[in-house]
Amino acid sequence: MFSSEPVLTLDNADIFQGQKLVLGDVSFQVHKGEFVYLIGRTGSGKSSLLKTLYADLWLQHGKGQVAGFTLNALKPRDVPQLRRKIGIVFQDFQLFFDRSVEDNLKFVLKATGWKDKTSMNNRIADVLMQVGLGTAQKKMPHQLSGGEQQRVVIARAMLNEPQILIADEPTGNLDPAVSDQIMKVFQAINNAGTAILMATHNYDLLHKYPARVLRCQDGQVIELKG
Ligand SMILES: Nc1ncnc2c1ncn2[C@@H]1O[C@H](COP(=O)(O)OP(=O)(O)OP(=O)(O)O)[C@@H](O)[C@H]1O
Repeated sequence: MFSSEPVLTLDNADIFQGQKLVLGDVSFQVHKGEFVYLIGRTGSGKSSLLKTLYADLWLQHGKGQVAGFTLNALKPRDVPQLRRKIGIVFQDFQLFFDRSVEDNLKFVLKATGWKDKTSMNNRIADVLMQVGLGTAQKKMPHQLSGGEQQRVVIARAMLNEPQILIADEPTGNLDPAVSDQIMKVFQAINNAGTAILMATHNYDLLHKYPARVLRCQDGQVIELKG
């Protein structure tokens, strides 16, 4: 089980897109090592909520804490540090297609302050192993399947050992067998202690890999009782 330490707390938070209130009075916590699904219809506010957590949208009303950062008091200069403490995985892979897997990962390490070559190589080997791609280091993204590319994206999100992984429709473009592989990778990461908050439309996954569920509905976030 997970410890009682929250890695994410929202307290009466209002989530806006521009002037539009998307979700009002949102309060919930995610604890260290927890796995939480975020569900809801198209346009219900899942992506807006996740964007607020990694400061792509500012939290203007209410309080929020993520990985030790206070969202409601965040300065633009804090954003890169915040994003180092959370791993972010999107539906679109966003890998550099003109660079090898290794160079894609090295780019992020260098951008986040890593300098020592051996440490970087070791960390890259570790995260690729973690997602079951131990031999893909020198490959170019186009030589990998969609599922493998998504696993590289997950490996990239794990580089700086985030306390929480935030995933927005990570299996959205993938067929069921490949989605299963991705879920197994998430489960392994989660079992090793990283909290995961995952927005999905894929209700099959909820049945197959049961966990806590939050639903965006009618401008609110509701806890579904299991
Ligand atoms: N960049 C934007 N500017 C203005 N409004 C936006 C923007 N992005 C989303 N919205 C609006 O905010 C609301 C919530 O959208 P959001 O993308 O968060 O929903 P979602 O639940 O993630 O949907 P989906 O499942 O389709 O990804 C919608 O009404 C949408 O039209």
